[in-house]
Amino acid sequence: MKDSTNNNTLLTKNIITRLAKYLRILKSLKSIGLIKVFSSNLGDAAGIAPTVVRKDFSILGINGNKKGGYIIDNLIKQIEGLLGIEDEYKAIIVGCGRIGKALIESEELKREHIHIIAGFDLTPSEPLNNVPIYTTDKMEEIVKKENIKIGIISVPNHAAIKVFEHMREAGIRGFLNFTSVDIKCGDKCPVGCEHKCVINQVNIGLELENLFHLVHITEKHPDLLIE
Ligand SMILES: NC(=O)c1ccc[n+]([C@@H]2O[C@H](COP(=O)([O-])OP(=O)(O)OC[C@H]3O[C@@H](n4cnc5c(N)ncnc54)[C@H](O)[C@@H]3O)[C@@H](O)[C@H]2O)c1
Repeated sequence: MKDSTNNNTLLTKNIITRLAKYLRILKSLKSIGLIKVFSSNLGDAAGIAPTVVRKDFSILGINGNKKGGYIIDNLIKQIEGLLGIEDEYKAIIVGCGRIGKALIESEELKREHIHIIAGFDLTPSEPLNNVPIYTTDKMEEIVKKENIKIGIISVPNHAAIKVFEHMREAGIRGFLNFTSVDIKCGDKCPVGCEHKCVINQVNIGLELENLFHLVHITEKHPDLLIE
């Protein structure tokens, strides 16, 4: 991805994730009345070294002043300009079983302004938390009508690829995949794909496994760990 700011630096997924993290922190600092922030404050709150924070901001063309820090409003404006922040993020969920239902019922998502517009499953059911649950044949219609680009896949593994393809045809471009199927964009995707889909995988098992390994290494080989 080409940086749309003031130089030719390439943005990585990690930088984009960090910028979203900074944005949340900046908004909460602003809400308590702060006007300026230092890279060390932001770094502490985000669990990131201040040098990394400064480097990320220099990518945006924002050069802070070591003594004066950064103006919070300016940072918010620049980051929002780059990330394309909206008032409300609309998404659909395909597969309204245990995971799908839990997400539809999540108050946390609502607080994050993530609005699940509809759920889809093999059979229709009563609305959940005022979110309608349709059969999948209604997907194109709803996705187009509501101009939805983001979709969550929470179907059994065997249905993952077909569901992904159906969602892509309907117009979904960003996927949060809960199945353990490693979904790629297939033949239509040379690097991303002609549609430029982004697929993020959620794997709680892998996260837990990593945690076990990290705890083991922290206890048994702490000398091998670097910050
Ligand atoms: N990512 C993780 O860490 C994690 C953790 C647990 C489960 N999972 C995976 O998440 C997925 C969902 O888990 P769950 O416990 O909610 O399953 P579930 O069986 O409770 O629900 C799956 C739902 O998908 C629906 N479905 C099946 N085929 C469909 C299709 N073709 N189109 C639309 N809907 C369809 C079913 O009717 C059901 O309502 C599974 O693949 C599971 O392996 C992931």
